[in-house]
Amino acid sequence: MGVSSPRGLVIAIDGPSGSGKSSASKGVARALGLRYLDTGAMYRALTWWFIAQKADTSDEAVIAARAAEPVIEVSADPDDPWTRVNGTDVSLDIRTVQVSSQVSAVARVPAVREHLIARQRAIIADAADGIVAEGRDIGTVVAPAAQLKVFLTADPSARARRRAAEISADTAETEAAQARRDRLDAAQSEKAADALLLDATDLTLEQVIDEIARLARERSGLACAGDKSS
Ligand SMILES: Nc1ncnc2c1ncn2[C@@H]1O[C@H](COP(=O)(O)OP(=O)(O)O)[C@@H](O)[C@H]1O
Ligand SMILES: Nc1ccn([C@H]2C[C@H](O)[C@@H](COP(=O)(O)OP(=O)(O)O)O2)c(=O)n1
Repeated sequence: MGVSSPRGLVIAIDGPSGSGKSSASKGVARALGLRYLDTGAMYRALTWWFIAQKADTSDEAVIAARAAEPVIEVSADPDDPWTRVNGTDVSLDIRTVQVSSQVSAVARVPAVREHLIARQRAIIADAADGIVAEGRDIGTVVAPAAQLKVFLTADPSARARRRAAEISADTAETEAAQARRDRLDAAQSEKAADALLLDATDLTLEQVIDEIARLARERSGLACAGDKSS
């Protein structure tokens, strides 16, 4: 898999579940006039499709053989994010507990990663004015040449509390599911050596967005096309 050379600014935001990647990435993309890529939504969409096909998501051979079958599309507009599988909008369906509990098993299959990472690199290369891409391996694998890499974290209890509030779930159950997913995702969730560690435990979402946008402006020498902040 070759690494494309995007013309615009590429910001990589990685980190564990519930650390605020999606919210922060959309906010930064809006603030700087950049596109947005939610790579987790692509792994979730593929998992949703396998479940709909009644496939056994723990069967690595089946998952590898059929990984490229469905057409998965994601919006790159931070104001209108959606996910489609074979033309059907699955934006809400991919957020269920059923998908969340099986997505790590699908995402760890090498053929799945190879297929989706190629798609992610193409989307990033297409974003002429720049893009904020978020996931687990953006800074290390998908876009190692990104001009700014942030590894966003927060205490497990803060992450679980925020996620539970978002989906109206029990905090203890959410934290247990989160710990399981942290463990299963660990192999592809490493912080890039040149990523900045940002701990959002005691920061508001607005503070996180402001800090990443500030770092991006600093890195790009205020060269962001379409910067909406001034
Ligand atoms: N710094 C923060 N302070 C308070 N709540 C936050 C913060 N960052 C994110 N959130 C909330 O936490 C939840 C999870 O955030 P999300 O962006 O979906 O995380 P991730 O993409 O890393 O899983 C959302 O409801 C979001 O609004
Ligand atoms: N670049 C990525 C993004 C997500 N994944 C996997 C690991 C995660 O458990 C699932 C879902 O990712 P997603 O970012 O939607 O999960 P959270 O919103 O952080 O809970 O996909 C991955 O392996 N690599």
